[in-house]
Amino acid sequence: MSKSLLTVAMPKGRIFEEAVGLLRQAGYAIPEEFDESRKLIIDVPESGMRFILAKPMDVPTYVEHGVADVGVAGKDVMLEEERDVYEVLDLKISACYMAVAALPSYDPSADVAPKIASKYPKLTSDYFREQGEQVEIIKLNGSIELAPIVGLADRIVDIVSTGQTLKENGLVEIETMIPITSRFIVNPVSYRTKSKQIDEMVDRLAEVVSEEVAK
Ligand SMILES: Nc1ncnc2c1ncn2[C@@H]1O[C@H](COP(=O)(O)OP(=O)(O)OP(=O)(O)O)[C@@H](O)[C@H]1O
Ligand SMILES: O=P(O)(O)OC[C@H]1O[C@H](OP(=O)(O)OP(=O)(O)O)[C@H](O)[C@@H]1O
Repeated sequence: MSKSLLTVAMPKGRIFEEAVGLLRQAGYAIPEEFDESRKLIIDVPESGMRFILAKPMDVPTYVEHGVADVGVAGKDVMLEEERDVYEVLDLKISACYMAVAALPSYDPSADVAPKIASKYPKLTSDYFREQGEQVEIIKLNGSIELAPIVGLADRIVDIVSTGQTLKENGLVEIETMIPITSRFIVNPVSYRTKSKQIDEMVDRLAEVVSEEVAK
Protein backbone atom coordinates (compact mmCIF):
# COMPACT_ATOMS: atom_id res chain seq x y z
CA MET A 1 0.00 0.00 0.00
CA SER A 2 1.19 3.47 -0.86
CA LYS A 3 2.35 5.48 2.11
CA SER A 4 1.96 8.87 0.48
CA LEU A 5 -1.69 8.48 -0.47
CA LEU A 6 -4.35 8.38 2.23
CA THR A 7 -6.01 4.98 1.86
CA VAL A 8 -9.78 5.08 2.24
CA ALA A 9 -11.78 1.84 2.67
CA MET A 10 -15.16 2.29 1.03
CA PRO A 11 -18.13 -0.07 1.40
CA LYS A 12 -19.44 -1.45 -1.89
CA GLY A 13 -23.22 -1.63 -2.21
CA ARG A 14 -25.89 0.53 -0.64
CA ILE A 15 -23.68 3.03 1.20
CA PHE A 16 -21.24 3.58 -1.67
CA GLU A 17 -23.14 6.14 -3.72
CA GLU A 18 -24.05 8.35 -0.76
CA ALA A 19 -20.52 8.16 0.63
CA VAL A 20 -18.99 9.14 -2.72
CA GLY A 21 -21.52 11.97 -2.93
CA LEU A 22 -20.38 13.30 0.45
CA LEU A 23 -16.71 13.12 -0.57
CA ARG A 24 -17.45 15.04 -3.76
CA GLN A 25 -19.42 17.66 -1.82
CA ALA A 26 -16.45 17.93 0.52
CA GLY A 27 -14.35 18.94 -2.49
CA TYR A 28 -12.53 15.68 -3.25
CA ALA A 29 -12.21 15.16 -6.99
CA ILE A 30 -13.48 11.63 -7.52
CA PRO A 31 -13.53 10.67 -11.21
CA GLU A 32 -16.80 9.51 -12.81
CA GLU A 33 -15.27 6.11 -13.69
CA PHE A 34 -15.28 5.43 -9.95
CA ASP A 35 -19.06 4.93 -9.96
CA GLU A 36 -19.11 2.17 -12.54
CA SER A 37 -15.73 0.49 -12.24
CA ARG A 38 -15.23 -3.12 -11.13
CA LYS A 39 -11.74 -2.26 -9.88
CA LEU A 40 -11.17 -2.80 -6.18
CA ILE A 41 -8.34 -0.30 -5.82
CA ILE A 42 -8.59 3.13 -7.37
CA ASP A 43 -5.93 5.80 -6.96
CA VAL A 44 -6.99 9.43 -7.12
CA PRO A 45 -3.60 11.18 -6.81
CA GLU A 46 -5.13 14.62 -7.44
CA SER A 47 -7.04 14.18 -4.16
CA GLY A 48 -4.08 12.48 -2.46
CA MET A 49 -6.18 9.36 -1.98
CA ARG A 50 -6.30 5.67 -2.73
CA PHE A 51 -9.69 3.98 -2.41
CA ILE A 52 -10.11 0.31 -1.64
CA LEU A 53 -13.58 -1.11 -2.20
CA ALA A 54 -14.58 -3.74 0.35
CA LYS A 55 -17.67 -5.63 1.51
CA PRO A 56 -19.42 -3.34 4.02
CA MET A 57 -18.90 -5.78 6.91
CA ASP A 58 -15.14 -5.93 6.18
CA VAL A 59 -14.36 -2.19 6.16
CA PRO A 60 -13.43 -2.00 9.90
CA THR A 61 -11.11 -5.00 9.43
CA TYR A 62 -9.09 -3.20 6.75
CA VAL A 63 -8.94 -0.07 8.91
CA GLU A 64 -8.00 -1.95 12.10
CA HIS A 65 -5.11 -3.67 10.32
CA GLY A 66 -3.88 -0.34 8.97
CA VAL A 67 -4.04 -1.30 5.28
CA ALA A 68 -6.61 1.48 5.09
CA ASP A 69 -6.09 4.69 7.08
CA VAL A 70 -9.76 5.61 7.19
CA GLY A 71 -13.07 4.14 6.10
CA VAL A 72 -16.83 4.34 6.02
CA ALA A 73 -18.88 1.75 7.93
CA GLY A 74 -22.45 1.38 9.14
CA LYS A 75 -23.04 1.57 12.89
CA ASP A 76 -24.50 -1.95 12.61
CA VAL A 77 -21.14 -3.18 11.31
CA MET A 78 -19.26 -1.30 14.03
CA LEU A 79 -21.37 -2.94 16.75
CA GLU A 80 -21.05 -6.38 15.19
CA GLU A 81 -17.34 -6.26 14.43
CA GLU A 82 -16.08 -4.28 17.47
CA ARG A 83 -12.77 -3.49 15.80
CA ASP A 84 -10.01 -1.41 17.32
CA VAL A 85 -10.63 1.76 15.30
CA TYR A 86 -11.71 5.29 16.13
CA GLU A 87 -15.23 6.25 15.14
CA VAL A 88 -14.76 9.97 14.59
CA LEU A 89 -17.78 11.25 12.68
CA ASP A 90 -21.41 10.35 12.13
CA LEU A 91 -21.86 10.88 8.38
CA LYS A 92 -25.65 10.66 8.80
CA ILE A 93 -26.05 8.77 5.53
CA SER A 94 -27.71 5.40 4.79
CA ALA A 95 -30.03 5.78 7.76
CA CYS A 96 -31.99 2.75 8.88
CA TYR A 97 -32.49 0.95 12.20
CA MET A 98 -32.19 -2.46 13.79
CA ALA A 99 -35.37 -4.08 15.01
CA VAL A 100 -36.75 -7.29 16.43
CA ALA A 101 -39.59 -8.71 14.33
CA ALA A 102 -41.83 -11.76 14.37
CA LEU A 103 -45.01 -13.19 12.90
CA PRO A 104 -48.13 -11.37 14.17
CA SER A 105 -49.17 -14.64 15.86
CA TYR A 106 -45.97 -14.71 17.93
CA ASP A 107 -46.71 -15.02 21.65
CA PRO A 108 -43.73 -14.00 23.82
CA SER A 109 -45.21 -15.61 26.95
CA ALA A 110 -45.23 -19.00 25.19
CA ASP A 111 -41.65 -18.57 23.97
CA VAL A 112 -39.62 -20.67 26.44
CA ALA A 113 -36.43 -21.27 24.48
CA PRO A 114 -36.52 -18.47 21.94
CA LYS A 115 -34.57 -18.77 18.71
CA ILE A 116 -33.49 -15.52 17.10
CA ALA A 117 -32.24 -15.44 13.51
CA SER A 118 -29.87 -12.69 12.46
CA LYS A 119 -26.98 -11.70 10.25
CA TYR A 120 -25.62 -9.94 13.38
CA PRO A 121 -24.95 -12.64 16.02
CA LYS A 122 -22.81 -10.50 18.29
CA LEU A 123 -25.04 -7.43 18.27
CA THR A 124 -28.04 -9.71 18.86
CA SER A 125 -26.39 -11.57 21.69
CA ASP A 126 -25.28 -8.28 23.37
CA TYR A 127 -28.78 -6.87 23.04
CA PHE A 128 -30.58 -9.83 24.60
CA ARG A 129 -27.95 -10.16 27.35
CA GLU A 130 -28.60 -6.52 28.30
CA GLN A 131 -32.33 -7.27 28.28
CA GLY A 132 -31.66 -10.21 30.61
CA GLU A 133 -33.20 -12.68 28.17
CA GLN A 134 -31.57 -15.97 27.30
CA VAL A 135 -31.89 -16.77 23.62
CA GLU A 136 -30.43 -19.09 21.03
CA ILE A 137 -29.00 -17.22 18.07
CA ILE A 138 -29.16 -18.65 14.58
CA LYS A 139 -26.70 -16.93 12.27
CA LEU A 140 -27.92 -16.41 8.72
CA ASN A 141 -26.31 -14.53 5.86
CA GLY A 142 -29.36 -12.84 4.36
CA SER A 143 -33.09 -13.18 3.66
CA ILE A 144 -33.55 -13.15 7.43
CA GLU A 145 -37.30 -12.59 7.12
CA LEU A 146 -37.63 -16.15 5.82
CA ALA A 147 -36.65 -17.69 9.17
CA PRO A 148 -39.89 -17.15 11.19
CA ILE A 149 -42.07 -17.94 8.18
CA VAL A 150 -40.57 -21.39 7.68
CA GLY A 151 -40.24 -22.07 11.42
CA LEU A 152 -36.45 -21.77 11.70
CA ALA A 153 -36.67 -19.01 14.33
CA ASP A 154 -39.24 -17.34 16.59
CA ARG A 155 -37.96 -13.82 16.08
CA ILE A 156 -35.45 -12.03 13.87
CA VAL A 157 -33.05 -9.16 14.43
CA ASP A 158 -32.50 -7.24 11.21
CA ILE A 159 -32.23 -3.87 9.55
CA VAL A 160 -35.41 -2.01 8.71
CA SER A 161 -35.44 0.90 6.33
CA THR A 162 -38.77 1.37 4.52
CA GLY A 163 -40.40 -1.58 6.32
CA GLN A 164 -41.36 -3.07 2.95
CA THR A 165 -39.55 -6.37 3.44
CA LEU A 166 -41.25 -7.00 6.80
CA LYS A 167 -44.64 -6.03 5.37
CA GLU A 168 -44.38 -8.12 2.21
CA ASN A 169 -43.42 -11.15 4.28
CA GLY A 170 -46.21 -10.70 6.81
CA LEU A 171 -43.93 -9.87 9.76
CA VAL A 172 -44.37 -7.18 12.40
CA GLU A 173 -41.79 -5.16 14.26
CA ILE A 174 -41.96 -5.90 17.97
CA GLU A 175 -39.01 -3.84 19.28
CA THR A 176 -37.01 -0.97 17.82
CA MET A 177 -33.40 -1.50 18.86
CA ILE A 178 -30.80 0.94 17.52
CA PRO A 179 -30.78 3.75 14.96
CA ILE A 180 -28.11 3.17 12.29
CA THR A 181 -26.15 5.59 10.13
CA SER A 182 -22.74 5.35 8.46
CA ARG A 183 -19.64 6.40 10.40
CA PHE A 184 -16.23 7.73 9.38
CA ILE A 185 -13.62 5.54 11.04
CA VAL A 186 -9.87 5.95 11.48
CA ASN A 187 -6.94 3.68 12.21
CA PRO A 188 -5.40 4.82 15.54
CA VAL A 189 -1.81 4.82 14.23
CA SER A 190 -2.75 6.67 11.03
CA TYR A 191 -4.52 9.24 13.19
CA ARG A 192 -1.11 10.14 14.60
CA THR A 193 1.10 9.68 11.54
CA LYS A 194 -1.26 11.24 8.97
CA SER A 195 -3.03 13.64 11.32
CA LYS A 196 -2.91 16.62 8.97
CA GLN A 197 -4.59 14.81 6.05
CA ILE A 198 -7.09 13.04 8.28
CA ASP A 199 -8.04 16.11 10.35
CA GLU A 200 -8.62 18.04 7.16
CA MET A 201 -10.81 15.27 5.75
CA VAL A 202 -12.84 15.03 8.96
CA ASP A 203 -13.32 18.82 9.06
CA ARG A 204 -14.41 18.96 5.43
CA LEU A 205 -16.82 16.05 5.84
CA ALA A 206 -18.21 17.44 9.11
CA GLU A 207 -18.98 20.71 7.36
CA VAL A 208 -20.86 18.93 4.55
CA VAL A 209 -22.76 16.77 7.05
CA SER A 210 -23.90 19.81 9.05
CA GLU A 211 -24.95 21.59 5.83
CA GLU A 212 -26.96 18.53 4.81
CA VAL A 213 -28.62 18.28 8.22
CA ALA A 214 -29.56 21.99 8.06
CA LYS A 215 -31.28 21.52 4.65
N1 LIG B 1 -32.35 -1.34 4.06
C1 LIG B 1 -31.11 -1.61 4.40
N2 LIG B 1 -30.74 -2.89 4.53
C2 LIG B 1 -29.47 -3.21 4.85
N3 LIG B 1 -28.50 -2.31 5.10
C3 LIG B 1 -28.82 -1.01 5.01
C4 LIG B 1 -30.14 -0.61 4.66
N4 LIG B 1 -30.15 0.73 4.63
C5 LIG B 1 -28.92 1.14 4.94
N5 LIG B 1 -28.10 0.09 5.20
C6 LIG B 1 -26.66 0.17 5.53
O1 LIG B 1 -25.99 -0.46 4.46
C7 LIG B 1 -25.09 -1.47 4.90
C8 LIG B 1 -25.25 -2.72 4.09
O2 LIG B 1 -25.07 -2.42 2.75
P1 LIG B 1 -25.33 -3.56 1.67
O3 LIG B 1 -26.73 -4.04 1.78
O4 LIG B 1 -24.86 -3.00 0.38
O5 LIG B 1 -24.30 -4.65 2.18
P2 LIG B 1 -24.42 -6.16 2.52
O6 LIG B 1 -25.57 -6.39 3.45
O7 LIG B 1 -23.08 -6.62 2.98
O8 LIG B 1 -24.72 -6.67 1.11
P3 LIG B 1 -24.85 -8.08 0.54
O9 LIG B 1 -26.30 -8.06 0.11
O10 LIG B 1 -23.85 -8.03 -0.57
O11 LIG B 1 -24.54 -9.06 1.64
C9 LIG B 1 -25.46 -1.78 6.33
O12 LIG B 1 -24.28 -2.02 7.06
C10 LIG B 1 -26.23 -0.55 6.82
O13 LIG B 1 -25.39 0.29 7.59
O1 LIG C 1 -37.12 -2.08 5.34
P1 LIG C 1 -36.62 -2.35 3.95
O2 LIG C 1 -36.49 -1.10 3.13
O3 LIG C 1 -37.43 -3.40 3.25
O4 LIG C 1 -35.11 -2.87 4.05
C1 LIG C 1 -34.75 -3.90 4.93
C2 LIG C 1 -34.27 -5.11 4.23
O5 LIG C 1 -33.11 -4.82 3.45
C3 LIG C 1 -32.02 -5.65 3.87
O6 LIG C 1 -31.93 -6.80 3.13
P2 LIG C 1 -31.08 -6.88 1.78
O7 LIG C 1 -31.85 -6.28 0.66
O8 LIG C 1 -29.71 -6.32 2.03
O9 LIG C 1 -31.02 -8.41 1.52
P3 LIG C 1 -30.48 -9.57 2.48
O10 LIG C 1 -31.69 -9.99 3.26
O11 LIG C 1 -30.03 -10.61 1.54
O12 LIG C 1 -29.39 -9.03 3.37
C4 LIG C 1 -32.38 -6.00 5.31
O13 LIG C 1 -31.69 -7.16 5.72
C5 LIG C 1 -33.86 -6.16 5.24
O14 LIG C 1 -34.22 -7.45 4.79
